[in-house]
Amino acid sequence: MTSETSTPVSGGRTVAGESIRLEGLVKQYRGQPQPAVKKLDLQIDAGDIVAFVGPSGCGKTTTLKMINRLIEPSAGRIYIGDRDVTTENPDKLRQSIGYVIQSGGLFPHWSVAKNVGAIPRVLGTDKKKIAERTDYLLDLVGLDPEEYSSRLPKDMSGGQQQRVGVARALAADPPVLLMDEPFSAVDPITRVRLQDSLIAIQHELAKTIVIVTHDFEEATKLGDKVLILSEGGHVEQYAAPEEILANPATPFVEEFIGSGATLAHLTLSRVKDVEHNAVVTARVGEPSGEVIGRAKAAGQTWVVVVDDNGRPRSWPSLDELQTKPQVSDYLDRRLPTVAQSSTLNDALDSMLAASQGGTLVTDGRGAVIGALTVARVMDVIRGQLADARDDSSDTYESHTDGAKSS
Ligand SMILES: Nc1ncnc2c1ncn2[C@@H]1O[C@H](COP(=O)(O)OP(=O)(O)OP(=O)(O)O)[C@@H](O)[C@H]1O
Repeated sequence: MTSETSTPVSGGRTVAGESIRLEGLVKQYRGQPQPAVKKLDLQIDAGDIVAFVGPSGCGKTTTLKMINRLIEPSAGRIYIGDRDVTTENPDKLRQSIGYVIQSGGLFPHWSVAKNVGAIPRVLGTDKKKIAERTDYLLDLVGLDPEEYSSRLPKDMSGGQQQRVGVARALAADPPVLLMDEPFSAVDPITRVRLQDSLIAIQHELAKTIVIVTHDFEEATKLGDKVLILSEGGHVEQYAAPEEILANPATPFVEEFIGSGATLAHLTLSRVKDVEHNAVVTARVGEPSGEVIGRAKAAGQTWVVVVDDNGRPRSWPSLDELQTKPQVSDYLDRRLPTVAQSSTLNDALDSMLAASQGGTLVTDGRGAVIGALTVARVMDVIRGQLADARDDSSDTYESHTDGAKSS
């Protein structure tokens, strides 16, 4: 079970996910005057992340829960791949669809490993395979299996519990993952890390992921496509984030994304698009003199101490290193880090939260690959604002041209 089931698709990418098709989907709750979802048609391509956004009560969660039939549709059909699952046994259906909810939804008296292995156990998978799969998934979501397998959820942070929730949802290797406001109950910095983990996981597994969020910025960051709904599950726009920002389809969308649409473009700029500074790394126990020599040769005034997996633990200055004969084992819990998939906004947030003028950049598994300074980010933002101003004056000119010719 450690290998992923996968179907090659066009474009050279191997996708393990399956498409989702909703046809004429309706939900009329009993006793309600209007249907919560009036008649929804939607095609979600295999391997995409699609984010549902819209004002409270527009039918996001109802729609999501109809996909795994936690809520039964009043009318319409649901297809996963070519399978019509509208009348399939709902328990069987839910075993093939991962589901993550806001607060993790872990069984509190079960260890992490027991929580992650819950569905494979029901499916009769053998113990050794479950253990291997659990280790693989914990590592994938950024938790060291040795440290966390036997922990109880109450002895973990909200963000860590949510990582276990994602590992559990992936345990039976489902082609589809549904997530209902999965990151809304954690602090902003943890949320950014969880979002980046999800992007890295998706990069590795290529599932089809549907995520409900009330945060448009989160939707644009995570979604290959964003579905903007208004009351009654009405589709206002379903498109790539760039397209929504550039061409809001309706006045509703324009109002929903707000007047900060130009600034919202900044949330589309990723750390990976900006050149990083190189860093010098050191291991715990290395002679400080050697590390200092290496750093000086590279023109650095500080180094990053990393663990065996290259994940950063601290970033002492050369002066600090000088005080001990060997590099000491200290874990700086406030170390600012961002992933390559993080937005420039995320990068600024992480620097501000740590009161630092820079942040470390990590790869999909959390290993440090460079550093980004506030000056570099500000340069990029300044450039983008200047471009945006040029664009808006172009638009203004074309409007006035149009007025002259009419
Ligand atoms: N079990 C229910 N019985 C009756 N009405 C319901 C039920 N669940 C939801 N509704 C109603 O259906 C509509 C859509 O609700 P839904 O929870 O899908 O919206 P949402 O967009 O996810 O909202 P939020 O962002 O607030 O979570 C709302 O008017 C809600 O009051």
